[in-house]
Amino acid sequence: MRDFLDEWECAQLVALIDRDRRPSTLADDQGIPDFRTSESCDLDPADPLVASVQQRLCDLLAIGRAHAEALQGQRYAPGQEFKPHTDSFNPGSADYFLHCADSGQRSWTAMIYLNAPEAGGATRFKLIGKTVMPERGKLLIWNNLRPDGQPNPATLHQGMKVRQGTKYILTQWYRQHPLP
Ligand SMILES: O=C(O)CCC(=O)C(=O)O
Ligand SMILES: [Fe+2]
Repeated sequence: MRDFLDEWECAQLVALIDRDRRPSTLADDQGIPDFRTSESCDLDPADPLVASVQQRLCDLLAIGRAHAEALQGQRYAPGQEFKPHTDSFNPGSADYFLHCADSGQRSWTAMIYLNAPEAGGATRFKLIGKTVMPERGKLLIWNNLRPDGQPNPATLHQGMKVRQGTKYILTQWYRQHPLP
């Protein structure tokens, strides 16, 4: 969906990310080096713009606010990337129960591009042959789960290396059940 956020909103959110960014972490580390080399931050849910974006996404997806994790900002400099992964937690991983015991799996992902880098930085779903180009304000949503609640391996995706310029995105992950 194009123009989910306007130019002013994108600029404000980029400034918030630049203020708070730190090296990105992984919720479900599989031990692959340089897996997510970007910087990120959790945005303050008390910030009026952050709260408004989260509410508009919940309204669009018809998902309750309690299912939404913190809205995350992410910044990629040239050469930075997020290697192929699924946003759902791997049922075989060491931390699976830690992450999923209370609120279940990650269900939907809503991702918003806050700008378009000069080169690179597309989001690629390699198993279904789809590549999405960053465009300022564009929203991309997908369901990480099959109808039976199991992870859908076809959602495997990556944030490809930025080649020139800087890429800024927001990521909103939802859970099957309300968060505490
Ligand atoms: O940067 C991208 O295009 C993808 C980001 C991503 O996969 C995520 O935040 O889960
Ligand atoms: Fe992802």
